[in-house]
Amino acid sequence: MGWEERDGALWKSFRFADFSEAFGFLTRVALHAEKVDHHPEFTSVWNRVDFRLTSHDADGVTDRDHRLAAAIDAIADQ
Ligand SMILES: C[C@H](O)[C@H](O)[C@H]1CNC2=NC(N)=NC(=O)C2=N1
Repeated sequence: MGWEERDGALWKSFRFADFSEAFGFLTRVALHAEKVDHHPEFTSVWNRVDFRLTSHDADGVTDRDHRLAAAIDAIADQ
């Protein structure tokens, strides 16, 4: 896992070999997010992707964020 819960959100950074790897990972995360209708906030800088997961409707962390965090970890491990 390695997700940090603070300020009403789950946070984690991922690093990849290069921008192409990072963007491919983000694309797979985006397809998953559309499927489950729960979407991450993220910033990306070259080979790094930083996520912030929160449920806007609940104004905080819910099971949907924990499930999305687990799914993002699984995609990163593929
Ligand atoms: C209408 C739709 O179900 C909502 O807007 C969904 C879409 N994706 C979402 N993503 C996140 N992270 N939080 C939400 O509350 C949320 N709501």
